[in-house]
Amino acid sequence: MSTFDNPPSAPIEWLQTWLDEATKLSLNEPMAMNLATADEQNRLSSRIVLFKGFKHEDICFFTNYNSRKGVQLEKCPTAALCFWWDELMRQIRIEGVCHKLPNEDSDAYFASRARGSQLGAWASQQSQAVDSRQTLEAAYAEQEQRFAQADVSRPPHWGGYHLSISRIEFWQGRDHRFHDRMVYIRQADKQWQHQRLQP
Ligand SMILES: Cc1cc2nc3c(=O)[nH]c(=O)nc-3n(C[C@H](O)[C@H](O)[C@H](O)COP(=O)(O)O)c2cc1C
Ligand code: PXP
Repeated sequence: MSTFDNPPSAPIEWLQTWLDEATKLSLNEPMAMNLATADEQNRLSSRIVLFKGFKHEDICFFTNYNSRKGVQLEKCPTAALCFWWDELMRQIRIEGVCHKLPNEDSDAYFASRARGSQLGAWASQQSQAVDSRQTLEAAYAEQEQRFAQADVSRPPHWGGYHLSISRIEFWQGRDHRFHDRMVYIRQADKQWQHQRLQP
């Protein structure tokens, strides 16, 4: 029997199962998810970020807090995420509110990154204009020199967010565009209510 015929009362285990199944496929970036944010005039923008695990039941990702998305999240913390796995014909849509992770969590994740990516986080003023690739390379070389004898510390403007899920939809592609959909909505008392949706 499909999970859609016997849905769990809460969605997190189901989400974890689909993430695990996507990871097993040896895709290039199985944890890539689209992140949509809005500015103060409700203009939307979206881009791909990587899912980096859960904080309790919240979804974590990491970025530059001064980036375009970071500036938007500061003013408007509601955001939407979307995973799509072609090979599984599966989509997961998530809506919720983002908060910055505690510094200790960002420190721990930053310390686990490749050294080159750590240096890049210092060298890049993400989302700002730059006149040439050479300018970027020079900024990177400067950071290489600066940290030549040391571990690379986390830039204060680089860290994580956790998105607290208010709505999540599981979508399984089926023949004739007659897909399976199940949405979970968090109620005021924190309990989940789920409903099957028409394709
Ligand atoms: C597969 C993939 C994964 C990415 N993961 C991240 C990520 O985890 N964090 C991040 O800041 N940017 C990531 N990026 C780059 C973003 O898509 C984006 O270019 C960058 O964050 C700047 O977005 P912004 O100007 O809207 O803030 C990724 C891009 C791709 C294609
Ligand atoms: C600019 C940027 N930041 C962060 C990431 C997340 O990757 P990681 O933390 O695994 O290096 C990516 C992945 O493409 C990225 O492009």
